[in-house]
Amino acid sequence: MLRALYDAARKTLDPVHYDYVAGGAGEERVVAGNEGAFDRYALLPRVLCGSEVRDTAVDLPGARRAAPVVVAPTAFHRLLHPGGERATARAAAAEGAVLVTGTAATTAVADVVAAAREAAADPAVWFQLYLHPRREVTEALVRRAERAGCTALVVTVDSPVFGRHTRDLRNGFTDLPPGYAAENMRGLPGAPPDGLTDIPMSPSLSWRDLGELLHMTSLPVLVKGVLHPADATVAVEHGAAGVIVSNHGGRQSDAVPAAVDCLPAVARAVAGRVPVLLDGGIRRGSDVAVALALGAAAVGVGRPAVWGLAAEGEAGVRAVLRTLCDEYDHTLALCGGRRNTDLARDMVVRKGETW
Ligand SMILES: Cc1cc2nc3c(=O)[nH]c(=O)nc-3n(C[C@H](O)[C@H](O)[C@H](O)COP(=O)(O)O)c2cc1C
Ligand SMILES: CCCCC(=O)C(=O)O
Repeated sequence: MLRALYDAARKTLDPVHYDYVAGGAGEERVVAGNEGAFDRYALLPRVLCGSEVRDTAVDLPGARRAAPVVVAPTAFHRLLHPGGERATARAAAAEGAVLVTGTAATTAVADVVAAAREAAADPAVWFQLYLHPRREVTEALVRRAERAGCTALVVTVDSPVFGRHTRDLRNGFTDLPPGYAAENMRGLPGAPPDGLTDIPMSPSLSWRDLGELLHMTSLPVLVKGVLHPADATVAVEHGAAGVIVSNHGGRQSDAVPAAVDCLPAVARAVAGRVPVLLDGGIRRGSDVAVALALGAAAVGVGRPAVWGLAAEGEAGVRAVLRTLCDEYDHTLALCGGRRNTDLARDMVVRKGETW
C-alpha cells in the first residue's frame, strides 16, 4: 500500500530533490543494505499466548507514545512539499508519534512545535542537533529548542564530515536554493545573513563536547549514529538518555554494516540502562517487529515519512505512520504478542539457518 505513495512522491518531486532524499553515499551499498538486511531476518511466532487487546505503547525520553515508531530527523521539508515541517509536525502529532525536527529544518523549531500543538494536546517534538565547533552556537540552538518546548535533544554523532552523496554531487545539489533557509540557524553567530545552510561538521568534536552538551541542558539527550557497542557504552556512561543505532540512512559512510545488523551488540552493551532506538531501512510493520525483537525500544523512519510528505503532505505522512503502526500491531498479533516486550530475541532467526 505504501508503494503507491512512494511512487507518487517520485512522480511529484523535482528529480534533483528526489535524488537528494533517495540517495546516499558512494555506491549506495548501505542504502540498499539497510533495507536488504530485513529480508534476511524472519520472525518465529509463539502460539496460543496472544490477546484481543494489544498494548504497543512505549516509554521514550520525554514522551510516552502509543506506538514505537518515531519520525527520524530529515532536512529541508519545505523544499519537498509546501506544507513543510508544519505538515510533518501536525501529522506526527495527530498519529501520536514523536517528531524529530532539527538543525537542518526549513521551519523554525518554535513554529514546528506550534503546528504539532494545533494537531494534538500533548505532542512530542525532539530537536536534532549537529554539535557546532563553536560552543556558543550549539548553546543558542539548544536554547531555541528548549524555549520552543521540545522534550528531548538528539545529537547526531555520525557526521564528523559531510557524507559524499553521489547523486547530489552529480546533480550539483549542494545547498538550499534561494528562498529556503535552515531557519534554526538564522541569526546565530557565524550564520550567513541570507540564512543558507551553514551547518559545519567537525571531525575534532569529541565525547568532551557531548559532556558539555549534557551540562548545558536539563533535557534528555539521545545520541544518534552509534554502530559500535563500545560507543554505546561510552554514551550511556556520559549520561545519554538513549542511543540511536543508525548509519544515517547510508548517507555518511558507504562501508558500514546495515543498521539493524549492529543492533543486537549495541542492545547487549546498553543492557537496558536506556532505550535503544534503530533507524535505517524500516519499510513495513514486520521490520518494526524484527527491530524490537533484536533489542530496540522503538524505530525511526526517515525516507518513508518524506515520501508521504512529498506525495500528499500532512495526509501522506499520516498514512505512512498509520500503515506502519497498524502493520506492526498485526505482526505482533501474528507473533502471539500482547505488548512490545513480548517480542523476544529468540523470535528472530536468519532465513535459511537452523537454530
Ligand atoms: C533526506 C534526508 C535528510 C536527512 N537529514 C538528516 C538530518 O538533518 N539530521 C540527521 O541526524 N539525520 C538526517 N537524516 C538521516 C535520518 O535521520 C535517518 O537516520 C535515516 O533516514 C534512516 O533511514 P531510512 O531513510 O531508511 O528510514 C536524513 C535522511 C534523509 C533521507
Ligand atoms: C546539513 C544538512 C544535513 C542533512 C543530512 O543530514 C542529510 O542529508 O543526510
